Amino acid sequence: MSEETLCQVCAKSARQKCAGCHLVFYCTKEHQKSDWKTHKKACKPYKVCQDDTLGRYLEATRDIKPNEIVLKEAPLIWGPAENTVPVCLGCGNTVDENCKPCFKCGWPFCSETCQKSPAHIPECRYTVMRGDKVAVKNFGIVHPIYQCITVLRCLYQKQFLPEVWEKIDKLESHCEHRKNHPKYENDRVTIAQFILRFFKLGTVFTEEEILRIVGILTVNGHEVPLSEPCYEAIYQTCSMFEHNCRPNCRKSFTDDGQILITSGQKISKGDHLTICYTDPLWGTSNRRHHLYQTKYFWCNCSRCKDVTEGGTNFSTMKCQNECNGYILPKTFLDNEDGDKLQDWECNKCKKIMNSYSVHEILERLGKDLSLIEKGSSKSCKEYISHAEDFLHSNHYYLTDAKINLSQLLGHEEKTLLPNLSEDDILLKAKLCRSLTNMIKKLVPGEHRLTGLLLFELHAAIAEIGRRGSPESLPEALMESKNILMEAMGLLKFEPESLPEGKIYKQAQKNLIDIERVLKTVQTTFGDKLL
Ligand SMILES: C[S@@+](CC[C@H](N)C(=O)[O-])C[C@H]1O[C@@H](n2cnc3c(N)ncnc32)[C@H](O)[C@@H]1O
Repeated sequence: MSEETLCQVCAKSARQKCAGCHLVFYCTKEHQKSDWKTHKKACKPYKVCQDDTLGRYLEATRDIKPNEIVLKEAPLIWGPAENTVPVCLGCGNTVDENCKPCFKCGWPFCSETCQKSPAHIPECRYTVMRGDKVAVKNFGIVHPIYQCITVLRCLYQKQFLPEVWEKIDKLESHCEHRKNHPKYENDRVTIAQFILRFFKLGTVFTEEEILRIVGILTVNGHEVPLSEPCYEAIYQTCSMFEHNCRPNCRKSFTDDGQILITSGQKISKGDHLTICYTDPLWGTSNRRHHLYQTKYFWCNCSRCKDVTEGGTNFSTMKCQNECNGYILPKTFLDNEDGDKLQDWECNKCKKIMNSYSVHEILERLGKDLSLIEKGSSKSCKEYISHAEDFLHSNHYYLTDAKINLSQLLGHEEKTLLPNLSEDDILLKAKLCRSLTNMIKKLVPGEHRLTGLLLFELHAAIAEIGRRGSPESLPEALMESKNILMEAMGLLKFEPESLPEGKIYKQAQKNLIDIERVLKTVQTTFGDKLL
């Protein structure tokens, strides 16, 4: 009999599997109940595995349904991002001239409550020990002194809190790889040497120890959008998730700073659990280079291997030979600058466009995109109409501009939803629908953007319904309600402090309104209209 089939409590033969992890067994319900207090901490639907390419990764130990909470975890360490304007070291938000410096060490805070934050103890203690207070004077611009804070917080664990340090120490740092990177030398001077000199810690830590921590933060750090600007944090188990450009899990954060990983689709027992380390709405070449620069590996996931990205043509351009064909390279997987040297071939006329010409067009369109007048639907429309001459309609640049336009229509000053022209309300609905369908195909687990697009779509559909004949209203309202409920399902884990969480709250109110109107319509017209 295998070990798995012995009762966790009494080691007798057992058939009852724990439904949470599928890893432990019990002989009776009573034994399962009595063990729950102990087993609860270890009961997870995954286990840590290892291989030569990925290092450690997570594998599902049972089938996981879509939208299940897979992991919720508090940070091991958090602190300001590497390049940041002066921020409050208690909450991460920007501080200015009106800040309240800590009376012990001088670091600026937004409030006295934040000054008392336990997170501040490390830099406070090291600053007091150096014998001189800090005086931050330049606000609103990137301040190099903040580069040291999160590293210093890790060093403090190493010196004083070995049980936390042990967990940090086990994380990947890619030190050997980073040594060949120009940033390593820069980090040595601006972070390691600075910490050793400024805090007079030369007899306590070495440059190598500090640079290893910089590596751990780079490889495992998450940008947490709960403050303005975002802060950075590392989470122990979450660091084991592997990357995929079409991940099966998604991450969000709770209002109190925990990371929350939920399943974005059905996951089968034995599947690897993956999240996306980069922006899934970037083109393949940009995603791969970003991952290589920041996480030190070349992604070879199924999305990166397929130039059409699941048939979405997210990186495809139009042939300029007026044949209505599309051009793509044979692969995006050539590393270093290889993908910049690839020829692109038309699927219709077979004409070749060299990579130099392709990248010239892309660079120009990328620059034009960055110059779109913020908040102007007119400027978005002009960009889209121009870029459509060169790019597939799903191309990432066009997708970016269309997302922008879909959100702007109905939200511009003087042109709120009820005042939108007939053409614009139909355009908004069309954009939201096509973008949602494309993103579901490209990154099925994506939830935040899809949720926002569906929220906008429900509003557009209800408005179109209101403008139509009374007979068509109930059908439009029903469709709007179903779309709203889908949006709510996607946004339900978003924290209230973020825009997505606020939209979720708004969606709850809108659902009540739609149901009330539907009831009225039902009473007026009778059931036959529904
Ligand atoms: C946050 S860590 C993940 C845990 C890590 N594997 C470990 O053993 O500590 C990120 C590192 O894992 C590896 N990794 C993650 N996803 C990968 C992927 N799709 N392909 C290759 N390596 C990957 C890379 O070395 C990357 O720098």
